Amino acid sequence: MGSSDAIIEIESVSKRYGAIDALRDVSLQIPPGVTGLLGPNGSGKSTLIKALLGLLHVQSGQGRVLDYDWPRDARMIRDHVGYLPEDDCYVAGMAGIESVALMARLSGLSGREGLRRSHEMMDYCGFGEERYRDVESYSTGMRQKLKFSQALVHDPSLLILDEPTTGLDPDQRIAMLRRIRNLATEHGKSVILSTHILPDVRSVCDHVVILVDGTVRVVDTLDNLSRPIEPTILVSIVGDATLFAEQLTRAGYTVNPDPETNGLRVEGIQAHQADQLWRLAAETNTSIRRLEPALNSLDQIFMDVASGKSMAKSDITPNAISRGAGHANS
Ligand SMILES: Nc1ncnc2c1ncn2[C@@H]1O[C@H](COP(=O)(O)OP(=O)(O)OP(=O)(O)O)[C@@H](O)[C@H]1O
Repeated sequence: MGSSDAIIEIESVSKRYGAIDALRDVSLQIPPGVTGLLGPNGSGKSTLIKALLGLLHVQSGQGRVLDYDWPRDARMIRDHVGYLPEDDCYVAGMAGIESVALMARLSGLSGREGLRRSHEMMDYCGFGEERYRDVESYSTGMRQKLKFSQALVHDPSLLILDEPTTGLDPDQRIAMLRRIRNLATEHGKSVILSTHILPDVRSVCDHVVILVDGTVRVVDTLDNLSRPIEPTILVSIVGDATLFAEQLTRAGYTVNPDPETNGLRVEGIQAHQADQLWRLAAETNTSIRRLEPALNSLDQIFMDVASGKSMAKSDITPNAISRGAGHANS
């Protein structure tokens, strides 16, 4: 296996449940930072996470997680990874603070240090006096924050979060995403975020991995994935969009409506050529309200990949960060 600064580097991982191939010869490198792990239901995300943590046995595969041999050193890996599972995991009858402190003890911290860290993490997650309440009385949002505190309590360098924003109200969701980003930028943590909520990926992730049917279909930076094939500018206007679009087409540009913003996507134009747009707008008595480089929609990328449509050439660049990038490794 080649040397790199990847936090996870695995090769030829296969996992079968009876007749079901949940992971098919997966090879993957994940760099430091925040990585979104995406895929349709049943694509193998949870299986991959559990395999990386040594929580299930794989039929084949080897590699490294952080500085540890995988799967041989699974116990050491678990000591250095914080895991937020999708399902609730608490012992009934315990208060929130006790649940976090228990996780600290299980991770090897002393009672005193574990309790100190537990309070610190619950403070970080916005818990007040409710930390002393029985976890069974917690709302979904509080349970997510509890799991987050538990995942963080032993100060792991890598966090694996399985659907951490599910069930959160909009304010709580924003707060959770801020915490995730903050852990990466201010505390040097790496994060793997498994989610179906694509705007969450857009707002916090540096990299994206897309699994489909147990194979890795995409590994790339969000920036690369978001960059359109042709330089494209998104224009929001005040006035008659039809007239303006016709003028742009006559001038040789490809113009498409942008459903997300109700603006126009003008293809084949670089940002520094935008003065042409102002001129054409003036000719059609249209006012430009906003101009910005257009990005590929993550929803579209995801749908294309999930439906087996091959990605456009420039969607996967030569800088793709994994040898698995851009092709199914089935
Ligand atoms: N314990 C199990 N026994 C048998 N089959 C399983 C088991 N766990 C998962 N599978 C199957 O393995 C495949 C991958 O499942 P997995 O839960 O890893 O997908 P996922 O991408 O996490 O799905 P979701 O987004 O719905 O959580 C699916 O076909 C699933 O039905």
